[in-house]
Amino acid sequence: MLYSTTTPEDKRRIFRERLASGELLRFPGAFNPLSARLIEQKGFDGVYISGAVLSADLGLPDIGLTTLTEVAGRAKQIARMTELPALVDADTGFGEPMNVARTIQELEDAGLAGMHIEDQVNPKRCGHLDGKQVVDESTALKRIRSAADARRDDNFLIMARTDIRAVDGLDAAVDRAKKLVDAGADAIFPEAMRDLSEFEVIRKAVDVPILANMTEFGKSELFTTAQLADVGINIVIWPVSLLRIAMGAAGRALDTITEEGALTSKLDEMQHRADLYELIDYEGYNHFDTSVFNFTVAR
Ligand SMILES: C[C@](O)(C(=O)O)[C@H](CC(=O)O)C(=O)O
Ligand SMILES: [Mg+2]
Repeated sequence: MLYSTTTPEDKRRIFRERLASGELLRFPGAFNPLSARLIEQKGFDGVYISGAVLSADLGLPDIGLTTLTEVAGRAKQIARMTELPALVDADTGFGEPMNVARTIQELEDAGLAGMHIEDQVNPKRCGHLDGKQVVDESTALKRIRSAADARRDDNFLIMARTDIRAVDGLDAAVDRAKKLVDAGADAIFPEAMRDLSEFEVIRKAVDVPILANMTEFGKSELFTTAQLADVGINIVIWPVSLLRIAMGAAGRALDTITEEGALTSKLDEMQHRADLYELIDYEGYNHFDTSVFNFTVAR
């Protein structure tokens, strides 16, 4: 009922403990607060909040148009709906190192368990597109240093994403990952790795947790959780997948209305009213007023 009862501090602490165990944590991307609840109900370890989803949701391309206020606001709405830790995509940090510092404090206040900042230039683009550019080493490290300095809860996870693999190659990615860790990154997100062996190279290079991005229609092959666990990955995200599935289904449903004049043939594919009410704990609101949930929903 209402919002999560686990405090942000507890979510961060539990997230850190689970990361320290070395197991692979599965973080599907929530495209709204309700889908975060579904991710929790289905037994996942955490919720990812994608910049690509956040901008697509507003009808915008993922090129750094969203503001810190928009990202922190939406991330808060999602994070508070689940007991799970939520990891948010902070793109390039929303400005200079001092802006990055403010970004961290806003995201802490929004109840996130952690975030990642990348080393792309502005305007940025999806890490799986051609033609990316990255900032120089000194700028990349400054972003991470100011992020680490700004946090007030040591358990708030500062993850550094590097996009340099696609620009300067794997050796450059190894070098940058090591330096980002030295600058204070708690975890590394090596973007657009081409195969498992590339993940293994990064795994060997750094001691901190590593994230694998299993976004579809990109540069990386889609590996299974077993394959990723085998090479020592600690967090896997499917950042845009649930939005892609939902939008695909929505498009097909609209065609069905046009073709069949009704959605009767789609009922089996829909989340049932009863399941929705269970997910939002409608019945729980009887705690306040016993007449709130005094009906039954036939399945
Ligand atoms: C992970 C990512 O940063 C995101 O915003 O979700 C994107 C995902 C995508 O566009 O497919 C990325 O740059 O990989
Ligand atoms: Mg992104």
